[in-house]
Amino acid sequence: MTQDTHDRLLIIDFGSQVTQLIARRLRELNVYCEIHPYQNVTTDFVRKMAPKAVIFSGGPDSVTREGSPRVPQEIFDIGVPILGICYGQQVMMHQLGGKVESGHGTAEFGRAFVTPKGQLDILDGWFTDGDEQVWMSHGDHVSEIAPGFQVYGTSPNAPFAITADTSRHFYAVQFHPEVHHTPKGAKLYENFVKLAGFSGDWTMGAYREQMIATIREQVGDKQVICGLSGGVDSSVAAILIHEAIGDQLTCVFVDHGLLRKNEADEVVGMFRDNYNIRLIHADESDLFLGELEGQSDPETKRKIIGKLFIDVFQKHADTIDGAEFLAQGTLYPDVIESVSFSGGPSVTIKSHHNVGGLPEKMGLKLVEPLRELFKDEVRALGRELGLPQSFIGRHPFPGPGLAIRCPGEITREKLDILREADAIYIDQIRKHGLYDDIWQAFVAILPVRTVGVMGDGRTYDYACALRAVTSVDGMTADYYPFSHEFLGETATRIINEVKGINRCTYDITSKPPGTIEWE
Ligand SMILES: Nc1ncnc2c1ncn2[C@@H]1O[C@H](COP(=O)(O)OP(=O)(O)OP(=O)(O)O)[C@@H](O)[C@H]1O
Ligand SMILES: O=c1[nH]c(=O)c2[nH+]cn([C@@H]3O[C@H](COP(=O)(O)O)[C@@H](O)[C@H]3O)c2[nH]1
Ligand SMILES: NC(=O)CC[C@H](N)C(=O)O
Ligand SMILES: [Mg+2]
Repeated sequence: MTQDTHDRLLIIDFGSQVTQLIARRLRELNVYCEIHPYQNVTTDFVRKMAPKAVIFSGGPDSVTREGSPRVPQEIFDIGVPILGICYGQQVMMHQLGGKVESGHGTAEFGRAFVTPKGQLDILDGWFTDGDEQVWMSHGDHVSEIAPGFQVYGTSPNAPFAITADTSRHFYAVQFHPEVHHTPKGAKLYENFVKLAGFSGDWTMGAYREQMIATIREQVGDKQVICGLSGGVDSSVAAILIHEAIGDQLTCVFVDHGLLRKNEADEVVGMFRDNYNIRLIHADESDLFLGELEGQSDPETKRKIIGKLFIDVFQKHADTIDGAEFLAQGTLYPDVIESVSFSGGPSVTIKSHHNVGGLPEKMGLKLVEPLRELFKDEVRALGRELGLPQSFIGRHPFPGPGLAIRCPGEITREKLDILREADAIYIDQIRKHGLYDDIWQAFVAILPVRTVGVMGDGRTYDYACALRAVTSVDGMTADYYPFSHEFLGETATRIINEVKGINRCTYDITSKPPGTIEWE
């Protein structure tokens, strides 16, 4: 999807779990970049794309293994700056005449400290207070640097932690500058793109224009059904697609019986009041709750919901002449947690209903204009599109809804209890002015009854857990530090006002090791 008007950077993906973070760091610098799996990067491809700089990502393979991934040798002759990271460093050294070895006790995982060895342009702003913390994750190591290269930084287990051939503007580092735990990593990217001559011309405005063109090209004169939940992602997707193809769009809001209190009315009302887009309100709660009856395994529940969503979309598509496409507000974290990206090594954590939970065979083709964005970028795009703050500021709500906040078997009784408790919790958060400080907050009803005493009588009711987290992109999260007063007041309200709950706990697990949802 190469576009012509912006400076371009090519990221060659060797399958690292954090390749997308490289793109993120670059987008923060308003640099346009594209990630392409190494298999697709031929000399011809590079010539056509004409990138102004190239980055080689990390990856799980070992350069020492015969048949392991390589870059086309000609890439070193096109005369643009190249940055190699971890596997990317190793492949660069190997292909340019250096040596990489496995083993010998030189593995490093996690925090490491690099000591400088001389001045280097991409390290401008580094080492101001001595050694610099970086994040390492490697078993192999470079044992001999390629001709023309020099060492600019060492760590205890990586004598070649930072290497460069400044005359050709080739840089190769063993650590991962894209992750949070390399605190000066963003600065390294900034220096790199500056010396490569990027003007920082890539903005959400530019993304919007590019996506509109892409959607028009993909859809042609066909019709599109868009799964609209009222969440930030699908709202932004719908508005963007509407801008691209106008009347060829029909939104379908599915009430699967797993929504929060009053949600269906609010979403449909909010959308109809603000936008002139065709919207179908599909009440399918009997279908979903019927199929979920008796199911307690989280992945099974997710897959059932994913399939039913598609069945419902298909049913409505069948009533519209020329409806060939299904649009969804899928984001990059949905993808990375569900499936392995471009042949990479990422493990399936949970099958997000809109990606890993999709049925294998589908009649509709997907339109997913946000598939490579993170949540905060989608919010920025939403602002760019002029969406009201009431859409943009909403906490995320997962497609499977209350199903994954009701661990184990779902019953209508539990869902009703959960809806009431959740409404009180969110009301408390709003009343205390905390809604916008929190990334996401909800109640989970636990599959356990506990004994209580209320009004001198014995109770034997459900326990619930309150969850509230801070996060930037949903990939990592921390629990929100409520005051004890807030927690006490909220627990009292829930237990007093909701029949069926007699115990309330606060979940203080971060992500990782927990996930945000309970299933
Ligand atoms: N109730 C629903 N009706 C129709 N489509 C839905 C529904 N719930 C989810 N979807 C589809 O699945 C996609 C993924 O859901 P997800 O919850 O991640 O995104 P969202 O609801 O758009 O935004 P948010 O993350 O803010 O909740 C949505 O973008 C939408 O296309
Ligand atoms: O649309 C969705 N379909 C899903 O199947 C799904 N599972 C989790 N989530 C949301 O994703 C973010 C990260 O969630 P986890 O830490 O629980 O994986 C959080 O914001 C979750 O609410 C989902 N969203
Ligand atoms: N994170 C990486 O890129 C690892 C590179 C290579 N697989 C190693 O273990 O050294
Ligand atoms: Mg949602």
